[in-house]
Amino acid sequence: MTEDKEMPSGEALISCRSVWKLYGAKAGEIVKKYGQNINDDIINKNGLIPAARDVSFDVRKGEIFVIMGLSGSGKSTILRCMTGLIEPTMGQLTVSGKDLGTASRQDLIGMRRKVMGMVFQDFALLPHLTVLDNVAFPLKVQGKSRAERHAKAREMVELVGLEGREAYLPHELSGGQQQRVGIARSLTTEPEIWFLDEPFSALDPLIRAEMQDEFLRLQNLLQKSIVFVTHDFDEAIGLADRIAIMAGGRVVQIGTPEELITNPADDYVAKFTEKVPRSKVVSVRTVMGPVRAGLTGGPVAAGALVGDVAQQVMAGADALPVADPDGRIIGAIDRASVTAVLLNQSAPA
Ligand SMILES: Nc1ncnc2c1ncn2[C@@H]1O[C@H](COP(=O)(O)OP(=O)(O)OP(=O)(O)O)[C@@H](O)[C@H]1O
Repeated sequence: MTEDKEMPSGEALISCRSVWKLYGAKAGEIVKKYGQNINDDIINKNGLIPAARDVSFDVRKGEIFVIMGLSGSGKSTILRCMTGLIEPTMGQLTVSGKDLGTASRQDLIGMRRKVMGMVFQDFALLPHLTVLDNVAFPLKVQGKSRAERHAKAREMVELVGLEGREAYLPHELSGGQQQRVGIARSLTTEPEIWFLDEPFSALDPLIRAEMQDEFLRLQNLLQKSIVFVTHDFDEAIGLADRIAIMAGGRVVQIGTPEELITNPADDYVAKFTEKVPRSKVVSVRTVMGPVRAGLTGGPVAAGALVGDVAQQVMAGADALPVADPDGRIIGAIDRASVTAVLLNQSAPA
């Protein structure tokens, strides 16, 4: 995230309301009988598998919304419901103004081709096509001319830093490069919403970190609305504007990385957050004190991370002024609060 980035707070581009996905022979019959009054008892007695249970959230325009949870927690199920690949058993999903429950199959296919871009863990490249033709493929499906799709594909190949490799086949590329192709391909149609399902999980840690930086660079440039699925909490806090934590098909908590870490909803969430260095997620705004007389130096940005300004505060006077995005002085940050964050203690009340 960029320093002092303001949270997108506006319009919901995706709205997920009380979405359930139940597997099992009797799922349809049980849902007809009980509707939203279904409970664990009924689910267990009838041998149903609750892949998603009463999931509700909004994804806002321009945000990176990360769905995080352990294996089997329901992340892919919800993602597939949002992309219309599977149908929820109950609940309502609206994507870019369209109710997926009433959309025709043709509508859904059209949305996946034009409104949504998708990146998968296994890259899903076509092995016999060159980099350029892989990237151009969604435009071929849209019926665009060869000249038009190649021009756009070249632009995308350059965007992800693969110029010079247009004629390579997928097997001639490293894993990281293959995923760059996957990313370029998902962007050729200029989708409104970008879905990424564990896109970096198959990569080794160094390449993975590089790809995460690359992803943020692209997002700064393109400002997409993004749904990103991962089982890695560190990845989630590094990328997300907001995170939904899932367990057993339920959303346990939704919040900014800072909210989850400073105020976990339960022990399950706390367990993920306990090893995260607070200085990488706690903002100056959270730990600053009131404006006081005699402040000199700085100012530091209220939205900056404590870790990024620690050196400046430690080297300065006892306290530095804190400014909001308009440059107004709204508080002061002192060495004691910075030290507390660096030592991973809770923020002073
Ligand atoms: N077609 C299916 N039939 C029966 N059960 C299913 C089906 N698809 C998913 N499930 C079950 O639903 C639960 C959630 O699965 P889902 O794939 O959404 O989890 P996930 O969080 O994406 O896991 P992973 O990180 O391993 O991909 C799991 O218990 C899974 O076994």
